[in-house]
Amino acid sequence: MIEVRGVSQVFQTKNGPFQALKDVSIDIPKGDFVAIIGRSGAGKSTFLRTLNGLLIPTEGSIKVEGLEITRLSKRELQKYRRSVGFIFQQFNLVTRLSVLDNVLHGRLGYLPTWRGLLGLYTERDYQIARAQLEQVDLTPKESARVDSLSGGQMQRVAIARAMAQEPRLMLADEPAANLDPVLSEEVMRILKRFNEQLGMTVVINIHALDLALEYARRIIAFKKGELVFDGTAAELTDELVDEIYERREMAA
Ligand SMILES: Nc1ncnc2c1ncn2[C@@H]1O[C@H](COP(=O)(O)OP(=O)(O)OP(=O)(O)O)[C@@H](O)[C@H]1O
Repeated sequence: MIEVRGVSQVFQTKNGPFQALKDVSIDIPKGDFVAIIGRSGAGKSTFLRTLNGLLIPTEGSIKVEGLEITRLSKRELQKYRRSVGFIFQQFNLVTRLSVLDNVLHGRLGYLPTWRGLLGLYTERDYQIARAQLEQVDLTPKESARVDSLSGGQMQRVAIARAMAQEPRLMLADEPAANLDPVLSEEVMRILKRFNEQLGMTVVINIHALDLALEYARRIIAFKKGELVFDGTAAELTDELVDEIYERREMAA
């Protein structure tokens, strides 16, 4: 489904060019559940941003279901991004609006701008939004303002909003980082359920190694912008983890 070939990303900084991704190549088949691990600054978020077209890499190509997303016009890119769900660490909800309104925002990419601005959603949009709220057990909270919810509930609203996009790909950048361990597990369980029941491809950045090992089918690791591991949880030995997180070097 996703073919990444020779992707590099160089940022221009005040200290000169900085290479955040170095010649990354990987295939992610449809229905995979990939967790990206690595130290802070290793390039995980940069990689995710290239997958959803927020960032066009300085080199290399990315194809998603045959569509070369690194060469799209602005309009085509907008259409592509509509088909990719993105879950953020800080939830990125409009907190003064209701739960349902936020989930409906997942449908905005399908509406002409003027209808979106006026909130003129179709009956089908409402049906989809409500079905997704049910999936994350938030039907009773439909009319509640988001700022009255707990963090775990907010992240579930964000997941429902992303699912309302009917995405072909779900990306998540540290979706559990602001949640306690119990709620973190809940978010991972929901993503796993979508992955297993709907065959949804999930790619997620995650600092909590235990959650990555427990929930993902495949782990990939970045170190200083390079892809240094690609395998299953069972293949990720303690030695490899030490190397990825540079633990020995830090202790020395
Ligand atoms: N727009 C930018 N301009 C300059 N440098 C950037 C930019 N975006 C990211 N970087 C740098 O690229 C490197 C990789 O950043 P990235 O956010 O991908 O790391 P990460 O592995 O996701 O880290 P974390 O786990 O802390 O989120 C970092 O050194 C960061 O400072």
